[in-house]
Amino acid sequence: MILTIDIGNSNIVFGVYGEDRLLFSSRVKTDPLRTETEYAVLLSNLLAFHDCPAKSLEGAALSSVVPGLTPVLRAAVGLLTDLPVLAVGPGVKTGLDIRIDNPGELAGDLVCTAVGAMEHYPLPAIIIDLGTATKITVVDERRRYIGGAIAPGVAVSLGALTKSASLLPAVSLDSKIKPICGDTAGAMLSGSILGAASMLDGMIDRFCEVIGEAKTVVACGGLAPMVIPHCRRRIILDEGLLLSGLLAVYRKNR
Ligand SMILES: Nc1ncnc2c1ncn2[C@@H]1O[C@H](COP(=O)(O)OP(=O)(O)O)[C@@H](O)[C@H]1O
Ligand SMILES: CC(C)(COP(=O)(O)O)[C@@H](O)C(=O)NCCC(=O)O
Ligand SMILES: [K+]
Repeated sequence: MILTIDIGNSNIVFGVYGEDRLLFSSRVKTDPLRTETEYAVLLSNLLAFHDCPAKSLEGAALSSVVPGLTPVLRAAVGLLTDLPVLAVGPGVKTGLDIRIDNPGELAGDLVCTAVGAMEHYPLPAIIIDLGTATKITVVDERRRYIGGAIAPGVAVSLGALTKSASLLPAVSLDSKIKPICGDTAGAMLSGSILGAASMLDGMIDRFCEVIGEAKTVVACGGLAPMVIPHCRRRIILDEGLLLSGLLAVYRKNR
């Protein structure tokens, strides 16, 4: 079994694969102040909860966009097993031809979702990751990662709106949404969720004007199930995309 860890700005996702099958995945809040011991206890509990003893793990890989937590999670895994942990970064084989101004700047999450799309879907692919930030990226038909767009995430922008406007309440994201709303909270949800869905439809059109018709448009990230169903474009929802890409990177470097 292979342990995969995706350290995002809001959440850390732990996943365990047996062969190609994701046996389980669990999302926990990212807390930069937690120690390696705390993360080790948390991980150990998750493994026990899913009947997966640490000694049955044969490998581990992580992707991180929070550099301060990378050594902490690596050390946490080290407290449970003596397996080395592969961290996605410069020097790691991905199979992607990274064609951007400064390839070293490309974060692990963007590498992993691109590899996941390249391994599992026809190219060219447009990849959407709705997390803390909304990322829209492209892998072309020659397996080249050619860049993309980064926008404020849906929850981040809703939070910023609440903070910046005295009369606007905090609203929680939920799925009952219509475009024209007579109440403030509903109107904010319409603007945030239908606004994000429309933005994605529009960005996909613009991306396709550059790359030609995409053979795949695939979405992942904690907020994808809330937004993607409202898009008019056909978009595949693949919540395991990042971890499946991370697993593929792990295998290429074994
Ligand atoms: N049910 C929910 N209600 C509100 N916000 C949510 C919900 N689920 C996830 N989020 C938000 O989704 C974002 C996290 O998505 P995720 O893909 O886990 O992010 P990251 O990979 O950046 O850590 C955060 O902005 C978080 O507040
Ligand atoms: C854009 C991001 C902040 C997104 O983070 P996330 O939403 O996954 O928490 C992250 O991928 C990042 O810090 N990227 C570095 C810049 C880049 O890759 O171009
Ligand atoms: K992520």
